[in-house]
Amino acid sequence: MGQLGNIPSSWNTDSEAFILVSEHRPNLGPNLEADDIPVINLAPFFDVIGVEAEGENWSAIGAVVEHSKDPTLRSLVAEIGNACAEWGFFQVVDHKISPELLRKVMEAAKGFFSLPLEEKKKVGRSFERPLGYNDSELTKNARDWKEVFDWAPLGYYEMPETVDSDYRSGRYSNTTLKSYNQWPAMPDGFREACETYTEAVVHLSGLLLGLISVSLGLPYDVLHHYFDKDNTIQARLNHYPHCPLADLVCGVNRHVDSGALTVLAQDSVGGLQVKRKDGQWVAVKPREDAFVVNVGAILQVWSNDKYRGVEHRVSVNERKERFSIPVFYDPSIKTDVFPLPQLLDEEHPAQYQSYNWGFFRRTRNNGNFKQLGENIQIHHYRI
Ligand SMILES: O=C(O)CCC(=O)C(=O)O
Ligand SMILES: [Fe+2]
Repeated sequence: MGQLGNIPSSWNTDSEAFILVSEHRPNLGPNLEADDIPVINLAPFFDVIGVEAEGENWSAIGAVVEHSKDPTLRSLVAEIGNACAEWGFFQVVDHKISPELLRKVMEAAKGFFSLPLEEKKKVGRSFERPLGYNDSELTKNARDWKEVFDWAPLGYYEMPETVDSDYRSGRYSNTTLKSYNQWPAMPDGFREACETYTEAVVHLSGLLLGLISVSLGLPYDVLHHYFDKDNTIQARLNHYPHCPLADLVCGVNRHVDSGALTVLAQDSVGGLQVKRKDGQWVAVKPREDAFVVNVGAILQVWSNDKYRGVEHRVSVNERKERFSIPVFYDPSIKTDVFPLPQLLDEEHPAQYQSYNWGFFRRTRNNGNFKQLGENIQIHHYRI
């Protein structure tokens, strides 16, 4: 592979590591279908809740939503429920997040990733410091054609200090480790752009979580207590450089997000693909005015399989680089994750045993499952 602009210089020597076996390659040409992922307009929701939307009084917002008879709000809730059950993915428009915030954080991402590798590595991620820059992430044991910058809106990411190596024991230490954000000195305004952006998207995620709860027939604010303090929300800048091997590699190999919800912004290049219920891969049409929302594994468990964490992946482009910014809306490490009892009855018995989210995250990070050839997954807890 020759030297190409804006590709991390370390990649030139190990291009083999990125190449996927043929069945997992993303550019399936005619087999890739056009997008029909639901696009949901949030205007009826904001119209009904008015100024409450700006605050985080989830129970006050809930009271308005649950009592509203507005038919457009009711159909919006039904659309969200259908999208979570049928697709595990949807896009939202009219979300009230200013395009200016997105423009600034996209600029910050471009500025940061175009710095020399040595500069980016000054805020490099490591096992001990899991937030910062990384250019060698693996998904399902294959190298992703991407570089990332991770931060936690809370300022740090917390995990149990130790976990038992046998996942069946579920044992973990009461003591925790906190890893703090690492901010680069360049480009100017980088930290502020990132922090202002995540403040807005984390708020939107909270609003969406409530709508999803209502779509399950539950109170609006039934899940927020898992996120309000000590959450593990994490944000990421993804840079997918243009790629001379675009047909052979993935920007991110197929995976299901392990947390509760993901809310993602992307530029206009496109590349995100979602596995439809019938097994067909479908390309998500990029919309700069929309956020892509997807159900993670935790929401699948909470909903007792009513909603599905769906596999997705990212293809890369021969000529164009791409940027995306997911916010992984994930709960406190203290959260024990189990099917919500309100959704269970004789016909709908629990499909999962309870597991602790801190234990799960730490086990995933430790790579304890490598000997089994896979990461820890919710199916290990299936009853
Ligand atoms: O870049 C994208 O569109 C998706 C990224 C993704 O799936 C992830 O980071 O988990
Ligand atoms: Fe993902």
